[in-house]
Amino acid sequence: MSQRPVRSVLYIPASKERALEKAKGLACDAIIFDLEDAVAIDEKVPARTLLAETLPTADYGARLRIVRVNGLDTTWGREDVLSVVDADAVLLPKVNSAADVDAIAALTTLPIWAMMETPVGILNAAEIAAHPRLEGMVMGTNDLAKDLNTRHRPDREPLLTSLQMCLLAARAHGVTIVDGVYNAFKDDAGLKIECDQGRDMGFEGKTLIHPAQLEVANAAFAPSEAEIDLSKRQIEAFEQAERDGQGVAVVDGKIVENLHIVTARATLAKAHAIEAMKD
Ligand SMILES: CC(C)(COP(=O)(O)OP(=O)(O)OC[C@H]1O[C@@H](n2cnc3c(N)ncnc32)[C@H](O)[C@@H]1OP(=O)(O)O)[C@@H](O)C(=O)NCCC(=O)NCCSC(=O)C[C@H](O)C(=O)O
Ligand SMILES: [Mg+2]
Repeated sequence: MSQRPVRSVLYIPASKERALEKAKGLACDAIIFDLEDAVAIDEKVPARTLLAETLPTADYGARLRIVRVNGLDTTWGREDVLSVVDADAVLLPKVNSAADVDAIAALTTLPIWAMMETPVGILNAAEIAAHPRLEGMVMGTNDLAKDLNTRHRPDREPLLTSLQMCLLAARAHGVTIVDGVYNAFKDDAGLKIECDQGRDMGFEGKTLIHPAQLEVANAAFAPSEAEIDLSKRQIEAFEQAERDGQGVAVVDGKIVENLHIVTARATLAKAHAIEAMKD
C-alpha cells in the first residue's frame, strides 16, 4: 500500500494545456497525465512533446505525477515511454501479463504502474502484481466492461469479481491499487456511492475525470473523524491492557487485539499523511 495518499487520482489529457496548468492548484493527491485514450490520434505527438516540456519545470507540489503512455504495440508507445524522464511513475495501459511489464521495464527506470482492464490481465493479476518493478495498479473499468460485455449498474455487480481479483493480487504483493472512473462527472450522489463501495472493498483511492469529482473522492477515501477517534481510543485502551498484562482490550463493546492496533495505527498515519499534503 502507498505511504502517500492516492485518494483522488485525476486524469488530465496531456494535450490540454489549460488543464495541465489548472491541475497545479487542484486538490488531487495524484495526476495521471494521459497520452492514451483521452488524446486524439492527431494530437498524440504534440501532446507527448508538450508533456515532456511541461513536467521538468511545472510545480505540481506533493501530487504524485504518473504518465499514462500508449501501449507498446502502438505507433507511439515506445517513444512515449522514452520521453518520460521527470515523473513519479509510468502507467502502461491494457497490461495482460508480467511479460508486458518486462517490456516496459526494459525502456525505463521509473516505477511502473499497470492498467488492469482486460480479461487476460485480470486472470494474470497475481503475476502482474508480483513483478518486482510494479508499484501500482489502476482499474480500467470502462475497457473491462466493454470486453466483458457487461452493462453499467450502480452496484457494479458484474465487475466485482475482477475488482476483487486485482485487489487480492495488489494486497498479496504490497502494490498500491486505485479504483476505476465514474463517467457521469456531474452526478455527485452516484459518485459517492461508488467511492464508498470502492473504499469498503479496500481500494486506496479513485481515478477521476473532472475536477468536480475531487471533493467527493477525497472525503470518501480519507479516514473519517469517527475512525480517527476510534483508532486513538483503541490504541489507548490496548496499551493500557498491555500494561495490565492483558492481550486484549474492549472498546465500544468490541474486542481490540494487536491486529486491530495495526489498522488503527495505519488509519492515523494516513490521516497525518493527508494533513501533510496540505503544507
Ligand atoms: C470530461 C471533460 C471532457 C469535460 O471537459 P470540459 O467540458 O472542458 O469541462 P468543464 O468546462 O466543466 O471544465 C471546467 C474547468 O476544469 C478544467 N478541467 C476539466 N477537466 C479537467 C481535468 N481532467 N483535469 C484538469 N482540469 C480539467 C477545464 O479546463 C476548465 O478549466 P477553466 O478553463 O479554468 O474553467 C474533461 O473533464 C476531460 O477531458 N476529462 C478527462 C477525460 C479523460 O482523461 N479520459 C481518459 C481517462 S478515463 C479512462 O480512460 C479510464 C480507463 O482507461 C478505462 O478503461 O476505464
Ligand atoms: Mg482504458
